[in-house]
Amino acid sequence: MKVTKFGGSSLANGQQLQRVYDIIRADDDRKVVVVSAPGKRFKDDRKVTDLLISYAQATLADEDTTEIIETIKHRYHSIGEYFELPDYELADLDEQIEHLARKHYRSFDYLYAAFAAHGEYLNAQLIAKVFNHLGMPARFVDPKEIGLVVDDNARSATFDAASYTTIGELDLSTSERLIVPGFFGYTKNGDMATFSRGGSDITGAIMARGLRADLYENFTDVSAIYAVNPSIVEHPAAIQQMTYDEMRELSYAGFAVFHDEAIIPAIQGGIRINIKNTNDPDAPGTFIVPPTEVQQTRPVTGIANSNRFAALYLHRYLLNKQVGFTLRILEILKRHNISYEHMPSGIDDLTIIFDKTMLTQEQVDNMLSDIAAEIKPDTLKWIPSYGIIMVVGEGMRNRVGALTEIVAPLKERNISLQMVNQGASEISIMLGIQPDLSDSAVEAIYTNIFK
Ligand SMILES: Nc1ncnc2c1ncn2[C@@H]1O[C@H](COP(=O)(O)OP(=O)(O)O)[C@@H](O)[C@H]1O
Ligand SMILES: N[C@@H](CC(=O)OP(=O)(O)O)C(=O)O
Repeated sequence: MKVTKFGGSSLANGQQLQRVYDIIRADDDRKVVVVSAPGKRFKDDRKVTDLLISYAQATLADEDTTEIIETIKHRYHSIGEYFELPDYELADLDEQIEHLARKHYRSFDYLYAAFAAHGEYLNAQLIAKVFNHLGMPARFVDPKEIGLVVDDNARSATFDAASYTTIGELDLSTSERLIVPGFFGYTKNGDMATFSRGGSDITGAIMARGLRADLYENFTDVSAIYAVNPSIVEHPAAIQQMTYDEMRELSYAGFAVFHDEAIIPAIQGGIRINIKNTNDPDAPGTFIVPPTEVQQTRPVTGIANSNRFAALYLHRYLLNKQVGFTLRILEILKRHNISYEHMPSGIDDLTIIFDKTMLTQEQVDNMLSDIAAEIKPDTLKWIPSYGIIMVVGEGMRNRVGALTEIVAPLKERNISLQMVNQGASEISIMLGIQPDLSDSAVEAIYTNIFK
C-alpha cells in the first residue's frame, strides 16, 4: 500500500486534478491520498490558503468579506465545473466557507488556523466528490475520524505520536480511495490546528507511518529534487537518491519542495519517500531512504539557502568565564516564548540565530530590552535579516578539505561570510551570509563542486 500526497501545485485547477485522478487510477496500491489546498495556477496567482488567511484577517477587522468569499468559492467551483459536477454538490462547501466567519474561536490563533485549514478540508471533500463522479469510489476522511491529534500550538502544531494507534486502525479493506486533507489536525479540545506552512507533507508522512505504507509518494511540480534550487541555477543536477538526514537539513535550509518536519515520521517508521512530478509521472523522481541504501558518489548532495533568519550579536569580555551566562540569556528567551535556531559562540561573543517567521516585533523588542538590562553586554546588535547556506552531503563526514572547496569560489566573487559552522552536524557545513549575496554564493559553490 502506498500513501500518495499531492501538493497545491498539483491541485490548482481541474486540468491538474484530472492528472491526479489518472495517476491514482493507474495504481491500485495508491489507496490513501493526502491532498493540499488548491495552489497557484500561474506565477502571480494566490494560493487558496493565502486567500483564506486574507478572509480571516478581514473577518477579524470586521471588514466586508463578500469579495474574498466569492474568490474562494470560485476556486472550488471552477474545479467542479471542469468535471461537470452538479451545482448542488458544491452548495455544502459554500455553506462551510460562509459559516467560518460565524463560528466562535478560542483565540485569534485558532481562528486563523481554522480558516487556513479549510483550504485542505474543503478540497479533500471536493476531490472525493469528483472521483466518485468520474467513477472511482472515494471517501473523504476527516482527521478527526482517525484521531489525528496535535498539540495546542494552533498555527505551528506538533503531532501527538499516540495518534499512530488510531490511524493504524483505519480500514483499508474497502474498495474506496481514502481522501485525507493535509496540513491540520485537531487538538484534544477538538479545535483545528495547522502545522507550519507547507505542512501537508507532514500529514502524508504521518499517514504513511501510521498505516505502515510500503512507500510514501509525494507528487509536486518538479521531476526531481535538484542539487540546488532551480530558481538559482538553470538545469541543475537531479538527485536520484539521498538519505533522510540529508533531506532534513536541505529542506530546513530552503528546499521548499519537502517540509523538513515530514522526514521524522518517515525515519521513525523506516518509510521510503519518492518525490515525483504530477506533470511527468513516469520520471523516477528522487528517493529519500535510509543511509544503508544510498551509494555515495560525491561529497556534496545539495546546497540550500534561506533568508528567513534574523540574528542577535552580543559581545562581552570574559563571556567564556562566566558560569550560567548562556542560561540567563536562554531564560530571557523562554520568558518571551522565543525559540532559537543556532548559537555559535567565541570567547567574548555570541550570535543567536532565529527564524524570523516565528517572531513578532513585540517579542524582539522585549527580548532586546531585557538582555540589555539584565546581561549588560558591551555590544548588543540586532540583525533583522540574516541568510544561511547549508552545504549537505553524507560524503562530507570526516572529509578533509571540504571547507576549502566550498569557500574558495566565494573569494573570486569577493563574497565574505559572517559565520562558518563545521562540525555541529557531521553531514553539513553551515554558512552565515548577508542575504543579498546568498544566491550568488550558492551559484558559485554549486558551479565549483558540480561542474
Ligand atoms: N532543490 C530543489 N529541487 C526542486 N525544487 C525545489 C528545490 N528548491 C526549491 N524548490 C521549489 O519547490 C517547488 C515545489 O514545492 P511546493 O511549491 O511546496 O510544491 P507543492 O505545491 O507540490 O507542495 C518547486 O517548484 C521548486 O520551485
Ligand atoms: N496549503 C498549505 C499546506 C501545504 O502543504 O501546501 P502546499 O502543498 O501548496 O505546499 C500551505 O499553503 O501552506
